[in-house]
Amino acid sequence: MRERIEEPAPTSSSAGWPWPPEDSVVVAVRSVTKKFVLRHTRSMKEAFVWLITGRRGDLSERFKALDDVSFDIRRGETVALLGLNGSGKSTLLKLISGVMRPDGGEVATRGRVAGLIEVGAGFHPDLTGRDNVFLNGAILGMTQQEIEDKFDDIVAFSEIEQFIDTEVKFYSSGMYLRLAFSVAIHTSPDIFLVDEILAVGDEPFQQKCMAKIEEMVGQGRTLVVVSHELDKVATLCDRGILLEHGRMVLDGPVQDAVRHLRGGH
Ligand SMILES: Nc1ncnc2c1ncn2[C@@H]1O[C@H](COP(=O)(O)OP(=O)(O)OP(=O)(O)O)[C@@H](O)[C@H]1O
Repeated sequence: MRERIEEPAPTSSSAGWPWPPEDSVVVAVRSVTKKFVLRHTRSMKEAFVWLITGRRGDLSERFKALDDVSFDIRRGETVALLGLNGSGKSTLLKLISGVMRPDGGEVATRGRVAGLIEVGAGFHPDLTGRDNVFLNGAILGMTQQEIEDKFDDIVAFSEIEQFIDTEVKFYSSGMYLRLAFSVAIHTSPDIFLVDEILAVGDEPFQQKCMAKIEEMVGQGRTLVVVSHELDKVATLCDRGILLEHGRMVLDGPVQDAVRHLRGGH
């Protein structure tokens, strides 16, 4: 969770945008760029020449996983981040969650953010499921008392009671997902982020998660989803943001984004 900015100082990267955003905006992504290093294998000779010529230039090449992406999400919106493999969806979701920072631009959120981004993220492998509920709950902004009050419900939703005192390094990816999803929903997030990882759950659990997500949407919470299951996201979300090679190429009704992605334009 992040109770992030209420009023960040305007920066050059947000110039031209009204800032801070109005109250109904719960996610603001403004001129965001994220670069990663492309790793190449260099020969000893290349490295030697680079060294003796005074380390001029860069041995590694950087590429933009996200390039000047801007949009606002309002309270209660259901948004799908769509795009082909490597288009930058998960990176964008990580920036919104706060586990990663942009190299340029601004990302701001209003309210409690929780969700499932990577299986096992926020869990300590050597601790038991029980200890991880407390650890993860605290990371997501719950008080000790809140976690104690919700502990039984968290475990019951995950259906892994039997293994709650087992170290999570022995969990299967589906078991991780069950516990992580259960903790996340019990934090009552204002903004719920879900990456593809629901896919590791078995079908009954996936259906239970979907029902829970729909219930949260019904309560007016904001949802941002990354998925390749286009039919599923088209049912769940109203709005689609389509990325191509890190650039936003469409922001509109989810059906339009899905059609575009499927090549229908
Ligand atoms: N930590 C990282 N270090 C280096 N490169 C990264 C890192 N994270 C992502 N990338 C690269 O950034 C690009 C975008 O990755 P990202 O995972 O955001 O794409 P995606 O749209 O979610 O893809 P997919 O649909 O395959 O999950 C890819 O080229 C990926 O290799």
